[in-house]
Amino acid sequence: MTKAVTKPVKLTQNFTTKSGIPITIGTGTGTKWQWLKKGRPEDQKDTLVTELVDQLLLALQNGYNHIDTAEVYTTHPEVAEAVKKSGIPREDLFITTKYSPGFRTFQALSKGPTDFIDTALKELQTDYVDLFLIHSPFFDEAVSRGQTLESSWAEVIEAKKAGKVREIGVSNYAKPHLEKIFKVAGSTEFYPKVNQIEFHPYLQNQSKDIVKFAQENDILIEAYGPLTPLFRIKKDGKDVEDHPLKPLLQELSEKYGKTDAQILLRYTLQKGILPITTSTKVERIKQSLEVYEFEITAEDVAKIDEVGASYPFRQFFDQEYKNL
Ligand SMILES: NC(=O)C1=CN([C@@H]2O[C@H](COP(=O)(O)OP(=O)(O)OC[C@H]3O[C@@H](n4cnc5c(N)ncnc54)[C@H](OP(=O)(O)O)[C@@H]3O)[C@@H](O)[C@H]2O)C=CC1
Ligand SMILES: O=C1Nc2ccccc2C1=O
Repeated sequence: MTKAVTKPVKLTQNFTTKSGIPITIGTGTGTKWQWLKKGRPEDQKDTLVTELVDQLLLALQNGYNHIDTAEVYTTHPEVAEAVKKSGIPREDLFITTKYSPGFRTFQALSKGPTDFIDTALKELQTDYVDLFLIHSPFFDEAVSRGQTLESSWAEVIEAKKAGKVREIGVSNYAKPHLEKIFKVAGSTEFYPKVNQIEFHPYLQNQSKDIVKFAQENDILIEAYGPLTPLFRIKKDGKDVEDHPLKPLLQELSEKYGKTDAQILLRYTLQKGILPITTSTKVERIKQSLEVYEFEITAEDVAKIDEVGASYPFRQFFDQEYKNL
């Protein structure tokens, strides 16, 4: 028998909706949705992607209260529609969006966080977001429209002071990036409260020592791609079927009577990290919230750590992280 756990693990309890409800793991609107939206014909660009609205509604109706979106996903209208359709009061939900400083050859869409947040609030049909992130630290003269790591953080702080955002944070930041923005912040009041990064057993630190450093500085790590070991492992462009976590996940699934996805999400939570995940399937959505109802032993968490560390795999930002 596994022990019942009635409360979310520590760190994540510090984050609540405006009305004071602890936030659940997040449901994402990026990855496949951003490509799907961008790939649509010109004459459909202004119509809602109903599959995404439906997926978000399913998540909200089944207990998620935390939605992750971003400027580059172009999914704000779908989020607004799902929130409206759900009938859930805005203050009982936690909505994150992210400003993009551009990426590789992709130009920043807005002039900066100040410009972006006003557009985001209109598109999301709300007067505040719960969490405002900078999507990546990879500012570049060619694409960032004059913004830098420092100038953008100063603007994020202004958005918080203006009451447009409740919490502020970053995504894909390594320790040197965080140290730079601590200087801009001056006091811990304006330090980032969240760093959203790729995290799963095969990538336990997106950049050197980032999880420990963030947690020591009271920064919540959010994990995107937490289910990567289940379906994304490739080598030389080909799917790898027999990577080392497979038998361990099967063993733990049997031991705890949970799916391998639930084991991975619970493992993430027990590392003090909040997963951002997504599924179109109602069963998986329900199962993903059951991760608050069981606990993995410390020995099994250590086993996942050890086996995961034997097979490094990075899905996102591979070029950027070569030297970080
Ligand atoms: N800040 C950043 O730079 C980034 C942020 N993100 C954010 O994180 C969110 C989540 O990222 P993502 O990588 O999609 O997260 P996950 O690792 O949770 O992967 C989600 C995928 O897993 C599949 N899945 C769900 N349950 C299972 C299961 N039991 N077995 C097998 N497959 C399963 C889903 O497919 P199905 O629908 O069929 O269930 C879905 O396509 C994004 O939407 C985005 O909001 C993502 C990447 C980068
Ligand atoms: O959701 C996302 N999918 C991505 C793929 C590449 C870089 C960033 C992202 C996201 O934020």
